Amino acid sequence: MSLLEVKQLKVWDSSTEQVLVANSSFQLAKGHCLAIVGESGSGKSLTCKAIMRLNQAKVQQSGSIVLDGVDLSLLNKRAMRGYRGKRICMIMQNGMRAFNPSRPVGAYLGEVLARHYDWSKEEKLTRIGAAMTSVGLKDPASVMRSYPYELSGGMLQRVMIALSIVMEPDVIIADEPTTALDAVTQFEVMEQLAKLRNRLDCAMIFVSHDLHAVKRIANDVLVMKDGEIIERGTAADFFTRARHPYTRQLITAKQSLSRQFNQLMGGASVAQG
Ligand SMILES: Nc1ncnc2c1ncn2[C@@H]1O[C@H](COP(=O)(O)OP(=O)(O)OP(=O)(O)O)[C@@H](O)[C@H]1O
Repeated sequence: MSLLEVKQLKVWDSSTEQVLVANSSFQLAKGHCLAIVGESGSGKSLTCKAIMRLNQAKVQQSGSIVLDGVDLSLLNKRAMRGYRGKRICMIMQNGMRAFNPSRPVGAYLGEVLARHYDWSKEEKLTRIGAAMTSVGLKDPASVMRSYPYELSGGMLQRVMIALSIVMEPDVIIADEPTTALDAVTQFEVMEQLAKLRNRLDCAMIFVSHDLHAVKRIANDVLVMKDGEIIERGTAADFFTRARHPYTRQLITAKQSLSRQFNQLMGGASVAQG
């Protein structure tokens, strides 16, 4: 049975009436990871933000978003805040934008946790500190004292993953969580995301341009183009039996990039990813 069911989601810019996501329907089963891939501007982020109901006011949406039997699109703002962060967490592309720039990281995390739990300050610190250590942040106290601009992109992504560990959501939406990172940090953050899934057994929507990462973590894949879902299926089918020419082009482009990279690195073998 699906945990999250998005039905006939339409997203449009009310100032221009331009339709940005046409008519998306998809499901996410408990414990599964659904990857959303597609070129820039195809509507991946707007889809994720529509689920969280976090799009700007001028960006409107219709359709239903049913999480565990509750249609999130019918909730009032207060009730939605109870779901956001607790039942659905979002790990964003740019850690710097996800945090309040004028507050130390620890103060911001404390406020988020206070919205959902009545833990004492000590309990919050203990839980978030343990989660930070588990994702490889060696000095949680110093991280919590820091302002977002004092931490690297990789550290901020780890802080968001640590917050998800404490929140134990049903669904994690990771919107290009590694795009802004260097290759080594991308790898490390992907490892932490994979561990997070195993640890929480939560469902995940994983938006990425990185098809290696998709192969590593996703069970199912949706391909978006110009605001529409043009292909869907299991990850295995996506890599071996894609039907749409655009999907095949995405996969071929990735293989060709891998080949060029290997040649540049002087490797004789060709990674087909
Ligand atoms: N706030 C907004 N108002 C109007 N149009 C928007 C808004 N945000 C995004 N769009 C437009 O909607 C389309 C889809 O944007 P979206 O951010 O969902 O793309 P994306 O697939 O996530 O791209 P990327 O991979 O670059 O993040 C784009 O044409 C974009 O210009």
